[in-house]
Amino acid sequence: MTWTPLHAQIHRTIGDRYLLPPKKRLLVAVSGGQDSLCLVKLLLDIQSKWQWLIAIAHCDHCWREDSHDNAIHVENLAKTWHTPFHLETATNIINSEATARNWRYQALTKIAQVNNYQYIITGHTASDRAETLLYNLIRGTGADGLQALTWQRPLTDNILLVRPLLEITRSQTAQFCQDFNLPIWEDSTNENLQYSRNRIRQQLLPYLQTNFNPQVETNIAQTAELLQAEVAYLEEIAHYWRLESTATSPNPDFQFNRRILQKAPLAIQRRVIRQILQAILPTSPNFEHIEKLTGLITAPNRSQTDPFPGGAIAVVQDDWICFHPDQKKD
Ligand SMILES: Nc1ncnc2c1ncn2[C@@H]1O[C@H](COP(=O)(O)OP(=O)(O)OP(=O)(O)O)[C@@H](O)[C@H]1O
Repeated sequence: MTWTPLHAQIHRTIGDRYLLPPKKRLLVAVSGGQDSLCLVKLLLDIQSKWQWLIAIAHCDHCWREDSHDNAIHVENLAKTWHTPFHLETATNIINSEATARNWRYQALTKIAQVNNYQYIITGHTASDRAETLLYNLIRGTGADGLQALTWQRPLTDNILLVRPLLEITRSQTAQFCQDFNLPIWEDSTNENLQYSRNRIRQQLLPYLQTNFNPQVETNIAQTAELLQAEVAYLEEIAHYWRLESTATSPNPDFQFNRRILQKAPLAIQRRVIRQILQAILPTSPNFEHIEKLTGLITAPNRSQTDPFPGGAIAVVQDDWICFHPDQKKD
């Protein structure tokens, strides 16, 4: 086996960041594209050092003419590498990137649950991170959207999604595949410029590289890394304030003390409010929802909001902000 600087880097990253413990069963999500091929080759090459048991999973979305051939291609690679292979094939029609992604994570989780894998590994790179940050920035987001792709994310209580390639760029994975003659399956939908993701990848980032900074991808990915630590810290502080504000509440899910929150900085107030709304609303709270409820922290007694999604309204009752589910404003 040839040991390259990329092998050394991934081995070090996994150790330094405690991403994957030794002796675990790992399920590597392989699309057949350059990133996940690079990922699985690197992990297979270092697996003996970590005593992992590695399997490959592929999800066939059935949304391209060559989807089935793509799945067989990955299956054949798994055979060549003497690695267990798991396939999930979509039965319902998948017609958008978001539906595809949701179904894929469900499919991977199901394979992991049935076959007892606690870790699902994907080939997201620093380039994906830069794209995600730009994509979210353009759509409008707080720091949480800009932290773009974390190293680890729980999918269930005992299954963790891990992304070990977040410091490696797409040009590095392409070079690696070329060096090792890995047969990349080209995804034709990546060429479709109707998707804003693809325009960011193929037009915006190259423009920024040529006209602003050749290192723009890595630099934006590093910004995401810095923000990730800051977001984690702020979320922890906000959690503490949320507990404080509900500590003496007769109904902690629906009633919290605004006098306590008045002492918190605005950034923390907004985060506490978002945490509260996330627990109450049927959909993710947006900017307006958070601002509306944050406004009640300093509003006069008996102020109230318009209904939130699901119909609940919030009312100020002296020191408290109380949620009344399914009620319309008078
Ligand atoms: N069909 C597939 N089967 C198995 N794994 C896949 C498949 N498609 C993508 N993946 C995994 O997901 C990683 C990211 O893929 P890609 O960037 O195409 O998806 P994405 O939709 O942008 O991802 P996400 O929304 O999860 O950030 C790949 O490196 C691979 O590990």
